[in-house]
Amino acid sequence: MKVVKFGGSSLADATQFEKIIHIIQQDPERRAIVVSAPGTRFKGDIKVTDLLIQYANAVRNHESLEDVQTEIIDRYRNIANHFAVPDAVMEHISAVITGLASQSFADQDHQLAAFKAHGEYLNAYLLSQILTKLGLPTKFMDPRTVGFDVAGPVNDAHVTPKTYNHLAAYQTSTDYLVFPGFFGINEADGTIATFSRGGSDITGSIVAKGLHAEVYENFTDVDAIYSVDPHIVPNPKSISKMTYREMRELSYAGFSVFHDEALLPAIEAQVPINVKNTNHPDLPGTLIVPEQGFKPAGFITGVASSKGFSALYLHRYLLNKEVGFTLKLLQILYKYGISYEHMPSGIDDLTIIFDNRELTPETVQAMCDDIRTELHPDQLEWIDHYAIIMIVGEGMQLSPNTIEKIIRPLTDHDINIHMINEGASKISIMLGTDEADAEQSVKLIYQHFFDNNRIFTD
Ligand SMILES: Nc1ncnc2c1ncn2[C@@H]1O[C@H](COP(=O)(O)OP(=O)(O)O)[C@@H](O)[C@H]1O
Ligand SMILES: N[C@@H](CC(=O)OP(=O)(O)O)C(=O)O
Repeated sequence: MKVVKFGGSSLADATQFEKIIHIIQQDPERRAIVVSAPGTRFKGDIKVTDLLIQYANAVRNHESLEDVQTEIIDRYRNIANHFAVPDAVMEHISAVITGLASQSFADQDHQLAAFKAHGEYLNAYLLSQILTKLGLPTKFMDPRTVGFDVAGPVNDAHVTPKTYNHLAAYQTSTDYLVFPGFFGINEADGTIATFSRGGSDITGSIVAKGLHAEVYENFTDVDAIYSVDPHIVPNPKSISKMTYREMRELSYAGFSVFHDEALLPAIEAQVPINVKNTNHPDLPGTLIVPEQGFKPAGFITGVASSKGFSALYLHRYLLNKEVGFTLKLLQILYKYGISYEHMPSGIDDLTIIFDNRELTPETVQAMCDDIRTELHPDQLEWIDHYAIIMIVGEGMQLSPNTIEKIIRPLTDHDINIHMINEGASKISIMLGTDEADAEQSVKLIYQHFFDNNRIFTD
């Protein structure tokens, strides 16, 4: 069995639905289908998930709801009309969307999760009705009935082991199984939760593991995963094959084409992932595979950048000799409920990199005050607008002078590098730069390694 996941861009309107139905029918192994909510149809269009967030806010603020409800319902209606599904289908979708406004929720987070999750829920329902109308035996895999159990924060949930047992029951099903992506049921109280944004990729991977799929095909709107984000460098080189851990590092650092948390279930079950284009399904796309036996095609596979970080730089002589320094530091972070992303250290220096979403101005101030009074650093510097540049490649393990090759294009252009983190991972090097230099750094590294086919540059 193959699991196929279609992203929002592949389900944006009836024309895209036609394409994905053709893709499903092209290969009898494509039995498990995971769908996102309808995505953008053109530049400036709004994803249904974002409309649902607007809708949730409007309900909370006691604003007028009619326009946003109509806009959401019409996205489904346009698709439903094209396939002439029975009227009852659209009546159900309209009732569910309007009914959300009168439901009560434990708090704002639960309300948001429930509203968002319905984008995927109703799209999966609609697709299963369309496939049924086309004469294909189809099951709508309602997460409540399936037991798609999750735990953790309701807008950033994680799957629980039970879900895999529940999914295993469908392994031999001969029906088309249509799952809503993104959507989970809180194991503790049965309320609705979602994965983090872009999380239908995670659902696809969980379903692939649970059903022991031979491959997880992830259909999107690009021909392949490229060596660099195409928004930064136009027409970049495609990656035909890469390893799970290369993808994990690159998606963490900005390759939004595949969610970084979606790697784990596929890795656990060793299911290969094939990222393909819904608009060109016959192209091979990118295959993401285990490390064993993998032969790198070059020195680096990709370069990514991610903004939205801050860094705390601490200097104190003999820091490396002081027992408990890092422990005390982490206790201060713990006190304010702050997690950190990275913590490279030297003999007298330490940098902690934070995701800005973890911080408020008040917690930063309080945390820095505590560090000053409890740890007495010689120097404490807070750096805003920090970016991470990640250079990734299995081939880097085989090559000497790795750092020098990567740094040279940046130093040649006077780019200020705040931090270099090499060695924690064998296959990646992380640089810290100002946000303002991030894209230029990515372009320079890409040009150095990929332009003129200097993939094994020296
Ligand atoms: N390295 C990369 N290779 C390919 N696409 C990338 C890369 N980095 C970012 N992207 C972006 O990811 C997009 C696909 O992801 P997404 O918008 O989430 O699609 P979907 O709607 O299928 O879920 C592409 O259109 C592209 O703009
Ligand atoms: N619709 C959700 C989940 C998702 O994965 O969407 P997409 O496949 O369009 O990235 C979101 O926008 O976050």
